[in-house]
Amino acid sequence: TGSSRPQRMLKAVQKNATKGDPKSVISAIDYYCRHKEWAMNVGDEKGLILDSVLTEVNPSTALELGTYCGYSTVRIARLLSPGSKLITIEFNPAFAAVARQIIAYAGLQDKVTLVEGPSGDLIPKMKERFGIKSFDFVFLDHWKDRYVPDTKLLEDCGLLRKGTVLLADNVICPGAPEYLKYVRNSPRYESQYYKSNLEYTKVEDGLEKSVFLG
Ligand SMILES: Cc1ncnc2c1ncn2[C@@H]1O[C@H](/C=C/CNC(=O)c2cc(-c3ccc(F)cc3)cc(O)c2O)C[C@H]1O
Ligand SMILES: [Mg+2]
Repeated sequence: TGSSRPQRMLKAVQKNATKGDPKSVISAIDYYCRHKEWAMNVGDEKGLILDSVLTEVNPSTALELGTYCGYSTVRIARLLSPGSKLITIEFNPAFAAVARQIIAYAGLQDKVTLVEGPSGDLIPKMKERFGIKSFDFVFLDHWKDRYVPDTKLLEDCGLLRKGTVLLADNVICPGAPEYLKYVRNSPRYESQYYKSNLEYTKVEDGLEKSVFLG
């Protein structure tokens, strides 16, 4: 059996990036996915929006739903202040294994806790397992039909506080229509759409930023 796309992405990082240099890991993945083989990373264009929202929020505790190969994990973790933590959830063991290696190659393993399992099972365990009081920032990039149930679960578990910022990828393509309805119609969120393009393409996509009002 041959290699998988995530394994080929990891090889491209090991070949073209510099160990301990997150920027070079990000560039190596973007180059590979733009010129060799498309993959569902948030990418360089939407990545700049992610970077700017992150810099604005400067979270002490951040959560990512859907690690995949760890591209956005590296993008987020590289911008965290010393002592800040990112927890990322991934239920596919093969993806998690590649992500761990990409995160380690970037030298960011001390800032990131990758937890393997379904978000629906793990979110209710965040407080007891990781001593999380609440998250300052949440990046949603997993199955699009899980965005609403997991947002409601984060609310119900008391993991959102007044001012927590949720940033959701792919609200246009593949689309998360129920999520857009939920955060845009709820009095508990102040939402804003950042128009962009689907990673490595000219197709429209965007990120939705929603501030929890408590
Ligand atoms: C519930 C749950 N718990 C833990 N991990 C979960 C989970 N649901 C998915 N995951 C993990 O996140 C990752 C899944 C992400 C889903 N993302 C996507 O399906 C996705 C798809 C596209 C896309 C766009 C146009 C096209 F023509 C084709 C594809 C683009 C993207 O940026 C995406 O994030 C991997 C999976 O194992
Ligand atoms: Mg995505």
